[in-house]
Amino acid sequence: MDGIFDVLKNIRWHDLLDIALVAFIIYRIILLIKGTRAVQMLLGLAVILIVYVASQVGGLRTLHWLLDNFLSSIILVIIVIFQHDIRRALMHVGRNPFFAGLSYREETEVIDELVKACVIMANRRIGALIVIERETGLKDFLEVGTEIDARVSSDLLTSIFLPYSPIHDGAVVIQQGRLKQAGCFLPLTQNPDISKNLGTRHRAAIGLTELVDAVAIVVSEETGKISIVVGGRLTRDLDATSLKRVLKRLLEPRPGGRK
Ligand SMILES: Nc1ncnc2c1ncn2[C@@H]1O[C@H](COP(=O)(O)OP(=O)(O)OP(=O)(O)O)[C@@H](O)[C@H]1O
Repeated sequence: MDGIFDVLKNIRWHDLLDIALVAFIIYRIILLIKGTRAVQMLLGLAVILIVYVASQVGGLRTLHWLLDNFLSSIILVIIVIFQHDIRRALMHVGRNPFFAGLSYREETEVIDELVKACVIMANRRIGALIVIERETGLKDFLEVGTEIDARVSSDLLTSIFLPYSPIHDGAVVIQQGRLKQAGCFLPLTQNPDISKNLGTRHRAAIGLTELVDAVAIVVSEETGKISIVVGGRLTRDLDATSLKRVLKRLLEPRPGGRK
């Protein structure tokens, strides 16, 4: 007990700051990887650590030597395993908010037009993939199709995705509230756990959002269902009301905000 009091007595304010910073970093890391495959990998590493300690206690020298060598390069292993998550975290530094420079009315209009377009396309069984950039720039992750730079309107979105439109294949990209590109090809997910029933349109939406914080909306040509994908997670079968609610939450329009 005295030992604890001695330690507490000798704590300086730098130590408290140190502990608070480390706690904050750990908290942010947990938030970042929560619900992703990184959690399973972290559990795998924890099991290896337990076996390592057990091998030392149990005197299993060869196993201990093997794990000792593996764990001595653990920093490299962590960087390789979590490269996507680390990249995502670092890219948050370069902020590029979706609605920068738009008034609240304009923000709401963009969401209304998106929802209207998705409902029209869903009813007509027109397949669509719409990517909305948030803080992380998408330049490095897409194969650019056709530059557009137009106001987001349901008519324009619907006509882009009509099957005979020359740019209906691929994704439309919305940046800072404007429709910037169409016909973009996105990286497909490599996640083996994704349902076999999901085709490449859905896989592209999942693949891109695993790498960046963008929001992807998918309208299925086959089923007419609307899905939203964020952080590699797909929420299916949204109606107009729930799509609008989710988009508002993810894109955060603020009443009485800018302008
Ligand atoms: N890498 C990609 N990036 C962007 N769009 C893609 C990509 N791969 C395929 N697509 C789009 O998906 C369309 C094919 O969709 P597919 O039927 O394979 O997927 P799906 O997920 O089953 O969608 P749906 O339910 O609409 O049929 C292509 O015509 C193309 O427009």
